[in-house]
Amino acid sequence: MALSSEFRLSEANLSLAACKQEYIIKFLDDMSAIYNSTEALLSPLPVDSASWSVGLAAVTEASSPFLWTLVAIVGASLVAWFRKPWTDENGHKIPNGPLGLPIFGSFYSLTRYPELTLDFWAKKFGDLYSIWLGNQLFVIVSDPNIAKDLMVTNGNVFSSRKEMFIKSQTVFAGRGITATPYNDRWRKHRRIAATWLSQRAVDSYSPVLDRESLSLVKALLIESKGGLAPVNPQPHAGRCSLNNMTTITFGFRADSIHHPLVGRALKLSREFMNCTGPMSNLIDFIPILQYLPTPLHRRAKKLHKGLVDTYGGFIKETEQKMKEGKKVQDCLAKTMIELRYKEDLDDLDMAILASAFMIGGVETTAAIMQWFSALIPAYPEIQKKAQEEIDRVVGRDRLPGIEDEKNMPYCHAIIKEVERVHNPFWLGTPHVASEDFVYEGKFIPKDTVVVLNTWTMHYDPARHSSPEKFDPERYIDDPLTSADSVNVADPMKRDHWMFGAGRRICPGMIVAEREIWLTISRMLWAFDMFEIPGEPIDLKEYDGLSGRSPVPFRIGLKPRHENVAKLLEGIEI
Ligand code: HEM
Repeated sequence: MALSSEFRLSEANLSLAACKQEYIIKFLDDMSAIYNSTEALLSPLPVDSASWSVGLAAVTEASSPFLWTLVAIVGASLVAWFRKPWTDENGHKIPNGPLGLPIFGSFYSLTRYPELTLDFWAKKFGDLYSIWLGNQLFVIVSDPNIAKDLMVTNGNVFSSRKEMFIKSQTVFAGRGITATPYNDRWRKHRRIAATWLSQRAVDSYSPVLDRESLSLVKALLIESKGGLAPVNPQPHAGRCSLNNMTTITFGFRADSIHHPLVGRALKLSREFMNCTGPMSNLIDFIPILQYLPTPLHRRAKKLHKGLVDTYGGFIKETEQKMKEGKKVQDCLAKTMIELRYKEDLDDLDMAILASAFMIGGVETTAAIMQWFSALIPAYPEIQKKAQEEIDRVVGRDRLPGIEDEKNMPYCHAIIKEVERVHNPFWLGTPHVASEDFVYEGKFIPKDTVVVLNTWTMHYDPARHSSPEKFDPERYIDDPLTSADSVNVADPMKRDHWMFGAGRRICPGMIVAEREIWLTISRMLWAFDMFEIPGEPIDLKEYDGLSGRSPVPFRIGLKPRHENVAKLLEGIEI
């Protein structure tokens, strides 16, 4: 039997608190390991030569690469410890915040569930506070008004990105719209991306989104065998998002979840999510580590190669076809090849821009479909209400379409509520201050990384009453799409902050929202979704470091009426 919504979420919070406690204990363990190994190194060595060499060997043997790394870090970071100025020439101080450890700063408090730690500190230090990770100062923004003041009103200052060693310098090799600083290269890539992500562009390829959502529902219908066979919706959601993006980017699609491209592309996206969290890599903040042959650096180089070989390879194939005069479907790759000389794009530019589409546009929308599928079986009353709306507005003789959304406020609200409760990127993609700035008496030095703390904003009781409750009703009077909601004058009235803010806001919002609407409204039209007895769904744990999706789960999907199979009859998977 399904649990009540309040119970499930408060239970989730309790467990999150327990997890947090576990991580605090782990943090203390890690710290004592560091102190113990340091103690071993500093303890006096024996004086006579025999015992000296024995002692040295013992220390060397006892010293893991980690210990030597630590020594290197300590030396080099003494310099870094004299971090940036804490006060400007007028005496304005950087925002208050946890001091953290020497060298590491607050890194060890943010290794897992960083959003919960940031929320904890927001309650302690306020809506604008600072933390250090290595030699990098971060300012954490936990209030919609401050987010708007900094990222929108002062977008000329707060629209750059830090060139992270792993993500920007290694995986994207200095290219890539998501990671480049606020410069002409970024402007060029954003302009090219917009030709495929603008409202007009999305209208032009909506038949692709329509077809992929039908294909998703059909695949679920077949696999669920009338509700008798449990289904893991994750690969299906992944393939749907992937096919939308491969069609837009390269002009082709995969016809099954077993197609080799599905596994390869989803693996690349997952590896990207696991390698490039905005606060998860110490190597990004302790420069000396960047000279060492660390496993993470090797992984990042391999990932770069995987992206260039896979997506750069597709671009080369497209270019070859164009040279041979063969017909090539309109897509981002074709646009880039046509603009190559005018926009001065080299092979790496094209491969990495295409990779940004495949990474930014696949795990994200798929994560929302997955969180929806994981959540909704626990709320039969919410499903029932949505299905009443569907039957009233759409009926059973056709599936919901794009034009129906404005007449279906409850289904529209369900999606916004899933996005509020399960933002796949709680820390978004941080911005960087490109010059010194003073905000309400607080000093934000040039090169400070600015993070939107969307967890605190999404769970703020001043904005969302009983925020821990999954309750679509809170959005029932909000007819705006998220892409429109970013423009509301009062930031407290914006629906949520899942797509970021300011000049770097997600340019894929329109396609993402349309894709999510088509898949979720059609799943609600087609199926009663239910939990499998004895297989509770874990909503607390998640996969990924920078992007979050639920850990694997299975649900039951029972067709609601005969027309489901009938209307999907001619649809190819
Ligand atoms: C649910 C779906 C999605 C979510 C939650 C999401 C979230 C985000 C966020 C938080 C950012 C950073 C915004 C900021 O800096 O303030 C971003 C940037 C970006 N997103 Fe999305 N995104 C989604 C879908 C898409 C799709 C479908 C595409 C299509 C290609 C896309 C392409 C991009 C690109 C290219 C950027 C970099 C923008 C820049 O730095 O100028 N995203 N996204």
